[in-house]
Amino acid sequence: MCKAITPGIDYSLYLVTGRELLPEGITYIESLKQAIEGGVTVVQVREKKADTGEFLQIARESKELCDQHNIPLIVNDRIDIALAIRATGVHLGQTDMPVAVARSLLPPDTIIGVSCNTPEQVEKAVQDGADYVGLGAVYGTQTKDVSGKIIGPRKVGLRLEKLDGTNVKSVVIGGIKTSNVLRTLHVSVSTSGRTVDGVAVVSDIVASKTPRESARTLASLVKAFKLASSAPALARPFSRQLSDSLLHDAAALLDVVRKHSPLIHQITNTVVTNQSANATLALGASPIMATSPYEMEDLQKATGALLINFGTITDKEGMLQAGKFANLNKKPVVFDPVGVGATAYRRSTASELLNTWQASIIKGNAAEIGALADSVEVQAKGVDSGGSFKDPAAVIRQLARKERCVVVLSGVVDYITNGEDVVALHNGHPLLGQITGSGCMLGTAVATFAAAERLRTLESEGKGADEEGKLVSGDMLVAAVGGVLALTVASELAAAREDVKGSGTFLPALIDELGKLTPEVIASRAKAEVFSP
Ligand SMILES: Nc1ncnc2c1ncn2[C@@H]1O[C@H](COP(=O)(O)OP(=O)(O)OP(=O)(O)O)[C@@H](O)[C@H]1O
Ligand SMILES: Cc1ncsc1CCO
Repeated sequence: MCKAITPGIDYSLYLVTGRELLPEGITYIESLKQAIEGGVTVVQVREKKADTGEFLQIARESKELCDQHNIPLIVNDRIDIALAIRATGVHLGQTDMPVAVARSLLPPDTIIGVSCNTPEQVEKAVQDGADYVGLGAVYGTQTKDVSGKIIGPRKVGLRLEKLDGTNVKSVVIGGIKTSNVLRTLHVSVSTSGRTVDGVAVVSDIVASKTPRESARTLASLVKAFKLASSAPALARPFSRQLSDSLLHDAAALLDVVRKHSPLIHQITNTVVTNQSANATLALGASPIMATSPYEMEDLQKATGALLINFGTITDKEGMLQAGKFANLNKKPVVFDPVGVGATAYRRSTASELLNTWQASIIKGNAAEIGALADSVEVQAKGVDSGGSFKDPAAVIRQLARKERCVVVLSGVVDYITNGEDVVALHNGHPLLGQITGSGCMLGTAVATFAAAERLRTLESEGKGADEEGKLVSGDMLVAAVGGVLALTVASELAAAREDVKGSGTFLPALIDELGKLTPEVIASRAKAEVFSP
């Protein structure tokens, strides 16, 4: 019997079937039954090769099973089959029946979904009266030829914007699996804060020998993400008055670094590898400067945080793998896109890296941040910056919202934002500008403090209920403030020493001062301003 389930479809875990993907030893119906038991919330029957009779038979069996579990069933493309089995809905591609014609043929209340690749297609689907849109292909997939149609997770938000002010629902589709689902959900947000309603999955469930477990894991991750993202965006309400406690908390992370000595994995450039490793040790953490892609899976289980600095890109595959496994292990990832504005190769590599993993913090000088923010205001001079922004707070806020992470803009004044509040730090010394790799060491210090902030959060709050749905624990804004202050305060102390005669003697003195630093000295010397929106 047809159940009245149309008003509130739960799109959280949307299974698209594909019999050609079934592994040996499991029937279509058994796989579907297990997937539903595992937590699939809506099923679309997709049969690209079957003739009408076979499609009808498969759709009928699927409908019977879905009805038993009160799960809505959607038919791909075929209005006649949807009508014949009284399906909950139909899903239409861009070259299938137009929405209006489908609507005129189907009973009222039938759900109609449309596959959309571009923002214009989303706009049109909304105008045509679609109930939901399938946005993709997010990643490459073996189940469909999507060449030229991969939008990447960071562009989903542009499509979601077209749903603002409507009640049209959305799912993302194309290569979504357990290993990337959290990251995909995290970054699939419009500027107005709209997130997707669910994820559509094919092979991760259908090709699985244990579809119940695959569906259970995916369903649990989507549920956990929804729970975590329904919490307030900021860990604490933020205001000018709070800047003292912010500075105190940030500085106190130095004690956490020294207590736990976290392993800081750094893929950095050949110019600074040694000095960055020594800066890590001086702060009290433990550096590992590994680059081979073959060890990233193991390494990310043991690390406290990951720094990816592509000053001399020779190991892109290692960078791709490291970030992916850091995300999977919920470790903070700090990205330093050195010289990204200088060459087309650096720009495309930054985009590839950011499409593969989620950065917790992006740090760069004005030229680097400008290049990522698509601003032409500040030009790159190789790895150096040729100026500063008129409104740095606006540029970094916009980038933080676009990339869904904390952004650090280095310069004479360092600016840090989580997309809302902006902290300006006025510490530092001109000698930092006269040694190579001071920005790289800044990235190292930020990664070290990010590891400490994650440990502090896990230690004080334990694995909270929303832990599973987060990419990383802790307030990365506090971590970034702590890391920047550690390096810049140490630079002031080093520059004031009598034995420092210039940039040559400054570098070893800086390492010494990093080693002698205390949270009290950091907090007492911090010169900060906070701008709230
Ligand atoms: N003139 C200055 N006065 C105070 N602090 C400075 C000055 N120049 C640089 N710094 C500090 O040095 C750190 C590195 O910032 P900078 O913007 O120079 O990095 P960068 O251009 O990426 O450096 P590099 O490419 O050498 O690694 C920042 O914390 C910044 O505050
Ligand atoms: C000089 C230089 N060239 C590539 S990376 C690097 C270190 C400072 O960014």
